[in-house]
Amino acid sequence: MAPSLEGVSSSEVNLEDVLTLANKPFNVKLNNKHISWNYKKKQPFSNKEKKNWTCKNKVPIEEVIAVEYVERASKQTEDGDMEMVSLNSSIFRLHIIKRAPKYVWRMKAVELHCSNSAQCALWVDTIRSLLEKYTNRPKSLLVFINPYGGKRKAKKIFDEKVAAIFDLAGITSHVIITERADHAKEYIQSRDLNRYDGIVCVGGDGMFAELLNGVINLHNTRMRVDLDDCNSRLMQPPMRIGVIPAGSTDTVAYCTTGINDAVTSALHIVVGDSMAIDVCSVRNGLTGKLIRFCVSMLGYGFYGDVLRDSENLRWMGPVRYDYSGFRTFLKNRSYDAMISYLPSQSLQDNHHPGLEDGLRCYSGCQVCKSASLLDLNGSLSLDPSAISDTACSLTPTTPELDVDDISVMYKTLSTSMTNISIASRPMSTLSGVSPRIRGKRLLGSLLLSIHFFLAVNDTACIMHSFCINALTISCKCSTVPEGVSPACHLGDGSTDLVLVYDASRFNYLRHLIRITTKTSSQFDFGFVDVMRVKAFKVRVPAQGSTDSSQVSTSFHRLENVEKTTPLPVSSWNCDGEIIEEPNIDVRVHCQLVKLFARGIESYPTKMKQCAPNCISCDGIL
Ligand SMILES: Nc1ncnc2c1ncn2[C@@H]1O[C@H](COP(=O)(O)OP(=O)(O)OP(=O)(O)O)[C@@H](O)[C@H]1O
Repeated sequence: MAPSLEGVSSSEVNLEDVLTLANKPFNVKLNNKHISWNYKKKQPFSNKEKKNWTCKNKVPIEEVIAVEYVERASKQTEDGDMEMVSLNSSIFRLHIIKRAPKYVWRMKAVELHCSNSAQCALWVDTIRSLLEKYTNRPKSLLVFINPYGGKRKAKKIFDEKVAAIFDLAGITSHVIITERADHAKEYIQSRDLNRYDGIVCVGGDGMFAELLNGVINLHNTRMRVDLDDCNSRLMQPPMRIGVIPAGSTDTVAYCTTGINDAVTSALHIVVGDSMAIDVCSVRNGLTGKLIRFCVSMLGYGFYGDVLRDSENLRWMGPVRYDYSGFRTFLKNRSYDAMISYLPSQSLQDNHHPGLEDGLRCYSGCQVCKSASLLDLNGSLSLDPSAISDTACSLTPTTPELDVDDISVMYKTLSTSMTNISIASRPMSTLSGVSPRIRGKRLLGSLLLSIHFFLAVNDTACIMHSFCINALTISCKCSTVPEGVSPACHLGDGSTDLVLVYDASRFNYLRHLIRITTKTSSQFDFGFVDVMRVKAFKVRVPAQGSTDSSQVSTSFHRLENVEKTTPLPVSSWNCDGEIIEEPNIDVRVHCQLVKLFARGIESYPTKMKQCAPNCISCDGIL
């Protein structure tokens, strides 16, 4: 049958033909959005064949990875030898995305036979022109491979699983094997990257953070944005970043694709997925200078100590985190800190990190969409004087305020701040103001008895566990399937601040167990508070001081309960990197960086999938 094309260049493509697939005639249709293939006759298959047929047979154009001619490259000569020949092909192969359970993506191939080479060429050209016109796919990528990340298999993963997919999709990649920490960041900041459509790292979260910092620094420096000025509005770099998971935790891959699977991530890159995620700027609280950007987790106390301990045990591989986690847990250190924060506006009724049925962030999330609109409107109406005028009346129900002049905001809010003891008043009862809280170092009598019971000979009895965690993404990983803050959003312009204070080992263990299992909420404890914030500040007593009032004159009214022992100071775990300065100012920048991802797709856990022996494609699940 002659092909019926109504103009590739016009807005509506419409191609329909009877082509052969697995020796059966199929009605194959192509338009701007989909390609589909269906049985030509009503019952062309035996019952056994039908059982093996579970393909949906309708694929969105953006999920066609590539289309290629199937060359008949050899032909038998008269003497019976095989001779290599070049023929005009009448067969083309469509490479498409197939979804497997647990958010895994795989490639499948469908081979369609045309009646002649002209018909085949028309199909191939039309599909290619649609891919060109309706997708935003990278053609050239800069790839950094960290040979020392995770189980040290990054190079192998790239060579064996990713390179072939990039080749098939026609992507050229310039590969650099990193030689030291910060190699990638320095490279990005010193080269002209205009010829690349994106930057990819093959490694873990630390490697991703390095790329992210390099890309934001480069773009904003070029745009003459003063990064050390906390009032600067940062610009979104045009470059998308991809991450092929090959690290120890791979939380960025988990949170943006649903799984840490190299092939899945490579496929998200080749189909040109794009989404923007929030980034936190972390500044030195004393000098105001930018320290670095953070995208996943910022943790003081427990997670800071785990990282510091695990850095010396890198030779152990990913298991070092479990080992150091256990050691740190046994130490059960407590730290003093004071926090002030700027609450985030509730974008929807159940937009709260502490709600079990809180809105989860999935691909196409409405909360993130509306946050980006609010952020855009905020930037249009930016007026620092307006901010200082309205800041005092800030409540969760007031219209969104732009926090570009965050210093003005804090200054104004300080008039209404209240010093509170977190043990005596749950944070959830506070609304509308930005309170300072302080870990109470004296235990209640009940907690004391539990401590005594658990740690019989620990005479010091300093087992207060006070940690501050800020989760800008949910921080899922293989051991924390739901994430440290399960309802966290990728692009809502806020971070989930989790405060754990005065917890005994027993209680902290209960909290940790709930984080790693799906039983019940890890926030549902009296010693845990969680809030969604746009910015926060942390101040700690000077190291070695015995008086926490030295932190700031404005905090002088806080009581110091242990004046005889020097107050210990922890460090920050910022995306797996140590920040020594404990006094920091953190601010969330809504959707600052674009990734080759679409967010976790929401589909039934028991999905119908293509059988391995599917006859409409060569199943390779
Ligand atoms: N060649 C290298 N030698 C030593 N360190 C490197 C090298 N290349 C990169 N790095 C550094 O290694 C750090 C950790 O790497 P990466 O994040 O890939 O692995 P990981 O820490 O095992 O995984 P995760 O961060 O997911 O837990 C990064 O911060 C990066 O700066």
